[in-house]
Amino acid sequence: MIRFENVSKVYTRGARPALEDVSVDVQRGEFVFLVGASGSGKSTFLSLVLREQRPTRGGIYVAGRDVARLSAWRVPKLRRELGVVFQDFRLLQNKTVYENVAFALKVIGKPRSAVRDTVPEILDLVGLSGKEKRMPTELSGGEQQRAAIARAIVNRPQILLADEPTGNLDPTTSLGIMRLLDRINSTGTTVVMATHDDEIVNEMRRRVVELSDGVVVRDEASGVYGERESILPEVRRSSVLGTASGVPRRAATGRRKPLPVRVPTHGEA
Ligand SMILES: Nc1ncnc2c1ncn2[C@@H]1O[C@H](COP(=O)(O)OP(=O)(O)OP(=O)(O)O)[C@@H](O)[C@H]1O
Repeated sequence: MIRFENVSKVYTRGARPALEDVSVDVQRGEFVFLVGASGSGKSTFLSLVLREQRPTRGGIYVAGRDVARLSAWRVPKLRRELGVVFQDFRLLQNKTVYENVAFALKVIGKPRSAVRDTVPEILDLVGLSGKEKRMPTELSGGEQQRAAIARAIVNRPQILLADEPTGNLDPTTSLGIMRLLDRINSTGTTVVMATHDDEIVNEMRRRVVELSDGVVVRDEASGVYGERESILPEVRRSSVLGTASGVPRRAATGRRKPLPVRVPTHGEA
């Protein structure tokens, strides 16, 4: 679904490459965490998928398209296959929740009847039924992210890219957002999520691709955030998805307050 073949990206000639000889193959339906220190190249990776940037070297294939060579007029079509969510939500502040989501359909020319049918369905899916008329400022951070996710998926993209989607949210709210992304993934959408959230990565146990100074230093099928396998042996993916292993989050390191084992329903975040 997304293939990088020996991709390098140099923004400024003479500077260290933001990505160097990166080869990654993401299959349809996978959920992949992109981790690494600040400046390691995660956002660059996502912006290359979106064709906001072109690679300096190498091949990039997204949803069957050769993105590095794609002509400019074909880029909008590529982007219809991609939903994107960001740390800072990026909702249109002068539009209601409903209008924010509807806008994504209107700009691609969907008929009014399709908008009327689809928007309530998607708002229900993300747990925002009843909040259609709220303005973004009248929503909690978690609700704003749910609205942003609704907008990103209303078009039924094949791929959802998420750049630090829980970066502005507290741990409990983040968990609700991760349950939602997991549900979207389980319907077949490929998800690639750049994150610094070690708790979430450790508990989800999905594929982890780690970048360091633009180089892939780790690619594990069911990985953790860092090399801490030995101190988190008991944490299993089930705990984040609500089947409750009974293990408090972060029990081993105690850096953040443990989360309640009960996972909030989608309306609570
Ligand atoms: N538009 C740009 N022009 C020049 N250099 C850039 C540009 N965007 C990113 N870089 C550089 O490329 C490198 C990788 O940055 P990138 O934003 O991809 O990292 P990141 O892992 O997403 O970081 P963060 O976690 O802080 O968001 C950094 O050294 C950064 O300074």
